[in-house]
Amino acid sequence: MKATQERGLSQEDLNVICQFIDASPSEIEGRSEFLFEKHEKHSEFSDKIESQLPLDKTVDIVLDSFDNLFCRRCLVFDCRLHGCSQNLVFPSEKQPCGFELDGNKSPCGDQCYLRRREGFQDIHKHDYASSATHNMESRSTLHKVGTDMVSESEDSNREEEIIKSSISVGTSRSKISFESAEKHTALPSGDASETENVSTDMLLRSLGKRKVSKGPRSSDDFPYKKPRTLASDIPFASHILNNHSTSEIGDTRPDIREFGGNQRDDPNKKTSNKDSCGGSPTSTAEDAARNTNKESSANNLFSSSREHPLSHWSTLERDLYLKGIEIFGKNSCLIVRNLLCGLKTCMEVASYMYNNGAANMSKSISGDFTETEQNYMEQGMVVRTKVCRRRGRTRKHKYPSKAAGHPAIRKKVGDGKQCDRQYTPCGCQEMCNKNCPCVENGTCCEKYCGCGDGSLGEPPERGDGYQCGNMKLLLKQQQRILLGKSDVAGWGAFIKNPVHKNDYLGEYTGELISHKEADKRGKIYDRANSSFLFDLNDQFVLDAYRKGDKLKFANHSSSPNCYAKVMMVAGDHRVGIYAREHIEASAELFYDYRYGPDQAPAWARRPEGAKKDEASGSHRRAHKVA
Ligand SMILES: C[S@@+](CC[C@H](N)C(=O)[O-])C[C@H]1O[C@@H](n2cnc3c(N)ncnc32)[C@H](O)[C@@H]1O
Repeated sequence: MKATQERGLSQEDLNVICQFIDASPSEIEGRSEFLFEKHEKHSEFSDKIESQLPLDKTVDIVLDSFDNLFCRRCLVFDCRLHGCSQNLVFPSEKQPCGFELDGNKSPCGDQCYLRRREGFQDIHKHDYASSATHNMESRSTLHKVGTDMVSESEDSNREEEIIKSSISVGTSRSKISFESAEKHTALPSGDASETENVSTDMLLRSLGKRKVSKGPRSSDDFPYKKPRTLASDIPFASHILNNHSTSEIGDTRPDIREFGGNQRDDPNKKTSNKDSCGGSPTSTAEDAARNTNKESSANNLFSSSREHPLSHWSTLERDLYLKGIEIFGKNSCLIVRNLLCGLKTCMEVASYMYNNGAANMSKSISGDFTETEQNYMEQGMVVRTKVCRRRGRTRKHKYPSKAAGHPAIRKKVGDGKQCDRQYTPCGCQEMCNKNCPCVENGTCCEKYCGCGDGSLGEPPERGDGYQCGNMKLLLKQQQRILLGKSDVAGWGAFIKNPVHKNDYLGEYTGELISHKEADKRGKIYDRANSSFLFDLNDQFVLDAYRKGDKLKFANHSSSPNCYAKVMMVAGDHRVGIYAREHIEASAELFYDYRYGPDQAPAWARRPEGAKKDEASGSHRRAHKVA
């Protein structure tokens, strides 16, 4: 049995199709076979990929970091030019609310949805022109129309010139606009159907390549005999048999049903079109009308594509599609190029997006999804959150002080829970001693501690070797730090002069970012195996990747010669690096990054059985190489 028959396409069906398509039954049969075969290959391919994926990983997990690694400037992954310095976008921010038809884009290929839109634009312009003629007296309207038309005629925005240019340019497009405008004026304003017929005829004539039958243009009738061109992107038999008023298969140009047809469906549409161009009192109202117009046009654009049901998309394809939406927004060209290449065409994705995905998504991210898709999204979100938590290592510093601050940003940690952790000077009336709550809490005691006189002057030595680290941090009394090749990993930080135990060496500075942001950046840094994230507290993380001092190059050691301490300094939380012991000049500086147990990379893991605070000073000290 032939494949066509296996799929329920009988000889009778072929004969019926022949009546509408300029092809013989055998040609249609041949083409059907080809399409069925191709479709099967697609399914096999997707199934194959699906079975290759590790069972415990969803596409979402696999692709999780891809959105961060995708360069939005060069539109490639792992861009060497911009690397990590990308603006990171969160999924919720990535999804624009409306279906956007980007006017400046050029089609990504033969099967790009924009090919379909090219025709759509003609109609769109034509609509405006028509309305313009109706409302010749409305200057504001014509100005608006002019804007649209001038974009094509490159003329001024004066209405007379606009109209003239649309006549004199003489391209099929501008001609159509003008001719149809004339027809519109001649017609009684309420005769929408007649107007549509005229407009549609004009359009079809302007396209010039389509045979148009002279039959009635009711949606129940086949309006024309179609050319023989068939394409593969629309389910074949069902499409033809179920949608009698459909356009030719695979023809990317608009057809009557797409544009005119819907207008018939919605008798108010013309009025609203007219309104949008008819001198609404405020630009906001005009914009709104235009947007509505745009949306409904987009609706029209893909209304004939409801023939892409969910079942034609494999789970993998759907996963990839959803991931694509997350990464690229509603850009079918990019989604196909990067994620669905060879699986779906741009047109299919655009159609699916509008009919099944994006239209729903624009109403509500989760609210109006089909149950399956909503489940998927919810599941995806949970998975994503988990992944974020797992990845993006940051150093854990379990210091008592629990807020963050950064001198460059000077962000006060005054919001939320952290409020009560803000600096409140101790109640010491004279000199503070070791029992001062400031010393105990690691908060700044610049006011009364024995280190200073309250005027932020030089903190005097107390004679017992104790120095107020807070004060030094505040006064930026840091040691000379040198940058050199580390004996351990890449670059390292080295001390120029010898220092004593507990000496303040300098500050770890960087961008103050949220944990959410740090999770995203962390994924990228982990890939490069180089992270400058410093986990300050529950709220903030310091990222020294782009901004920071030389101390950011200090490497990790589980038996270090330094330690890091978060201090509250005049209401800001800052990280000081202190000597853990006496350090000789030119020694490389190390401190314990204090990764969480499940977060530590291999090089930061303690050997099993090693004590937590192993012999300080027993580690190999790398010295600066001249
Ligand atoms: C803050 S940077 C330190 C500077 C780094 N060496 C460089 O050249 O940029 C931290 C990164 O250095 C590397 N690193 C730090 N300590 C290390 C160690 N003990 N062993 C191996 N790599 C280390 C890791 O790649 C880590 O992500």
